[in-house]
Amino acid sequence: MIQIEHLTKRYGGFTAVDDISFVAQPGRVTGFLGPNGAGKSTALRMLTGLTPATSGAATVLGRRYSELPNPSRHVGVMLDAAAQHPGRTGREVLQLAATITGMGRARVDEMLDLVGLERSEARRRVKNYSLGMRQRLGLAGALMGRPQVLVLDEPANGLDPAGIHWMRGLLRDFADQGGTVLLSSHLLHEVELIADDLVMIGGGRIVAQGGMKDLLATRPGCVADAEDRAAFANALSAAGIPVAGRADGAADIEADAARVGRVALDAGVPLTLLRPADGTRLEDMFLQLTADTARGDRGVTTSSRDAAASGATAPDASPAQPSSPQDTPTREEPTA
Ligand SMILES: Nc1ncnc2c1ncn2[C@@H]1O[C@H](COP(=O)(O)OP(=O)(O)OP(=O)(O)O)[C@@H](O)[C@H]1O
Repeated sequence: MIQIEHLTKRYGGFTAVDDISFVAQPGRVTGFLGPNGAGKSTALRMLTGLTPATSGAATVLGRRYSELPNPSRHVGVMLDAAAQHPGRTGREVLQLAATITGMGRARVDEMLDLVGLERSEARRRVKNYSLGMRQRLGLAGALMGRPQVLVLDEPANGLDPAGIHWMRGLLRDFADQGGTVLLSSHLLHEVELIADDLVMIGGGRIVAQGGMKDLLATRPGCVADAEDRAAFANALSAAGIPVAGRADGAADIEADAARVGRVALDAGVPLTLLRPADGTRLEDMFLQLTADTARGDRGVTTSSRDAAASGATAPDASPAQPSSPQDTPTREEPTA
């Protein structure tokens, strides 16, 4: 299990990660989503002890990462596949990982087979690897110590469609065997297919979190259409019912179907369509929830309230925790 509690990272006056709390449960894949610069990598780096937190705590299996004895036996980490030593061969990278984790040499070949790297490819230097090959090598290294927890930053980056499919199966199996997976990704479709739980951040703050099924459950409201769209729009507007247009010309309406039907009837506008609202697609939710989390506007959004209404938990609008003495702004750190 991974537990993040009020985790915050400030760089000088800039807050990269702002009081986030969530749990990644064993037996489940937790997707960690957010637009560029949202703070995902920073949060994962704090979790794995690479960046000190300004305040808050992150624990893996009940302990801070730095307190775990031989952490790679417990937590497989892949944060930046491109950061592997370019001059080493793939096999050397894995042999080193095997030594660090105390695994036998046979485990290297086992891992090469698991991630689909050929023996001949393992003899090449990493600088000559494609991005997808580096991802596979990184995953092999992360899995080397038979960890119970995987922390992966953009693991599907650079993988071809077959590779993405393969990785999905691998992570699903890992979770089904009781492992905890926390992965960040921009590939929303992939996350939609693989994640059981979601944590979405924007501007350093959590904008939605919860079970994938709950988050994508049918939203309240309905979809309706009329032959006389202008008359229908006027009737809804007169009733104070908010409406959004859809690509197919119908209306997304924030009111239940019975009310909308009555408004149309009273206005004498025959409807050609009236049905409950669609389930939200992850991409739609992502765009809605993160569009209005630009820095400087980090309160609860209408969209996050909608998501909350559909089962997601949105954060409260409380301001960030005040600084404590140890929260002295940190200068930029060199990247690992
Ligand atoms: N060492 C640092 N010093 C100053 N600012 C930093 C540092 N590291 C990260 N940041 C800033 O913190 C914010 C969050 O960055 P982070 O890399 O965590 O985002 P991300 O969600 O992982 O983005 P991406 O999806 O693009 O990888 C960014 O604005 C980034 O510029």
